[in-house]
Amino acid sequence: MKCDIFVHVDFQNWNLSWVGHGAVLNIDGEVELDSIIMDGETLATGAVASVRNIANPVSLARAVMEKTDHVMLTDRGASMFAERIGIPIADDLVTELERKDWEQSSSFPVGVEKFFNTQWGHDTVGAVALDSLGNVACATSTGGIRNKMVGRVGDSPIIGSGGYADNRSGAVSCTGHGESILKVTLARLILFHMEQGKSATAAAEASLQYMGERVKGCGGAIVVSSTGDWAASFTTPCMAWASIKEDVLHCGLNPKEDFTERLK
Ligand SMILES: NC(=O)C[C@H](N)C(=O)O
Repeated sequence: MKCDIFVHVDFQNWNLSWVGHGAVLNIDGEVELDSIIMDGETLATGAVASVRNIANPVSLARAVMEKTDHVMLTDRGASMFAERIGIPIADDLVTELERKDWEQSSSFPVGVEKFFNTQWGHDTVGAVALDSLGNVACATSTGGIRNKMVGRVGDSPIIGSGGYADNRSGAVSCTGHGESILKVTLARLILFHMEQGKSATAAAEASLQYMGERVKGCGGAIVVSSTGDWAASFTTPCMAWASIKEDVLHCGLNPKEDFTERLK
């Protein structure tokens, strides 16, 4: 199957930091992960929020989509479900590196400042895809923002905020300040603009600008339309992203960067 895939990864130390192992810690020094996956053909969706002991929360989100009658499971219920279907329970997702960063960080607002107004943001991985039949899908996974309150759920697992996919328009995965993204339902807002005729880039830029003006939030999004138009846009200082379309790889980190390589 021919497939276009776009990925954003808004962290920088690829081998040091990840969404499960090495995710940012909450105020009590624990990992709590949020994740969503959505199928644009049927609007089937699975999400998990505040899960503590699952190394790959997006696999659990997918199981929620495929094996339950629900859209989202949280915390203890999500862990019980994981155990029941044989998804491995991880003992400890806290890394030494993240523990040190957490010890030196003082509060959630400082975390927000450091994540989204400097080059040190990390912790969210997202993907959107389009196949040759015009089916789109999205997935987003995150540890959130350092020093978040216990039980805080960000945008990532919330349908229409951290991600959305609909074959009638396209798929979006978002990153950035979760509380801002939630207030403007960023993923759905971007698709709304596309439904009104905007290109993927124009829709993402207009929506991110609106989020900046309306709630002073920074973020980024990767977008693919069901016709193959795509975008990677951000108002944070940087966002690592990559796309593959017709055997051409594009990637970038800083604003206006677009490195291109033919793969075959
Ligand atoms: N790095 C991120 O994208 C954080 C995520 N959006 C959250 O607020 O939970």
